Amino acid sequence: MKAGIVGLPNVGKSTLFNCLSNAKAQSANFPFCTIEPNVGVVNVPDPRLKKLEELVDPERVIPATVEIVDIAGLVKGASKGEGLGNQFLGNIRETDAIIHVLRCFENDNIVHVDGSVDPIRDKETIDIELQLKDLESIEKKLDKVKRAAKTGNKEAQKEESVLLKLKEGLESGISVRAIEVSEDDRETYVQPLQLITDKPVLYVCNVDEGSAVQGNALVEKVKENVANENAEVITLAVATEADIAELEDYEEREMFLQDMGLEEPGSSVLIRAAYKLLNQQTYFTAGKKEVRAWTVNIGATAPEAAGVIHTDFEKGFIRAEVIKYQDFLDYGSESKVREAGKLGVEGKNYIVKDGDVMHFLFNV
Ligand SMILES: Nc1ncnc2c1ncn2[C@@H]1O[C@H](COP(=O)(O)OP(=O)(O)OP(=O)(O)O)[C@@H](O)[C@H]1O
Repeated sequence: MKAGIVGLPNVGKSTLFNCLSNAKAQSANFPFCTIEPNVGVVNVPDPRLKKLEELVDPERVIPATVEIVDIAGLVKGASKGEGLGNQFLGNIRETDAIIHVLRCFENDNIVHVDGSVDPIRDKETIDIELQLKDLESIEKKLDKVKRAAKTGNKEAQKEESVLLKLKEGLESGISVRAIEVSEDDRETYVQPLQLITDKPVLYVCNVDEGSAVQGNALVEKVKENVANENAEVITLAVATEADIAELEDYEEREMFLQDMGLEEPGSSVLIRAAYKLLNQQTYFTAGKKEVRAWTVNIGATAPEAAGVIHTDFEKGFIRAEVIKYQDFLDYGSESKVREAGKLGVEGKNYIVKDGDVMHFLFNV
């Protein structure tokens, strides 16, 4: 699963990517410095892992991860191939969710491609390019479907009506995710198209250091503007976060954060939000050898969860022993949970819950 960072040139994407990932992207006060898309794998910060570590005292701890892709500056006209438009849009198509960075900081030394700081205009510029690209995909599809619909094919006629609805919405500037389509139609006709504006989105308002906690007037504008999108908005002082991420010393970092009035780095908040955006949840395995967080889709069954570890676990699944995270904490160990009769024995229809501590029994 991966999330792509998008935004206009020079709004702070590479700086954000840098502080999220160990893979260093280039960052400079110059539009188009990110030519190749950069991919980084980021640990998902989870305080529950620390607690489990304290209780189990394992040899190693392995957190869940999310893949982040830094997608270089989209510009006006990208859908028509401006800048490196088409290449960027292709990269976005391969992601599962979008992190949209909006410049909400004033700084005369940092060039804005459109001459002034205006996150609402910037958002629209990007949205329009993405919508135009989707429109292109829909028109291509419509061409084919129309022909079949004309022959009286009922299925094709239904598909045509859904596609026309999407086309109409996009033409009036609405992203696919916000166009009303029934759950069934969405699954049958919309999802296979992998449209860019159908991907879940998270907005990151990039602010100056002083606005990291309270935000500023530009952030308020963004929040107002996206209120009907059901999307999360996060305020982050990206440049400061990058400085903090570079500090080697843990205590120094903590002090820096305290000075800013933050309890934890904003990047941690962002990674968790991205993880949630990807419709993911975590279950744990906790043994002496390792305590580990595993990622599964929300709604996954026990065998599917087992399959994340190894396909054999899924194929030969017999049952799962499940301990609620809170029970593990309250009783302090697997054996105590077992003694207390709190260990659940679950079959293949069990739906995994976030935070379950699981042990799978299987034969191969
Ligand atoms: N919150 C902020 N306050 C002040 N300066 C910032 C902030 N965030 C980023 N910058 C600065 O803005 C400049 C552009 O940032 P960056 O290179 O990350 O942009 P970008 O969106 O990746 O651009 P491109 O798409 O052209 O690669 C850098 O000099 C960076 O340090």
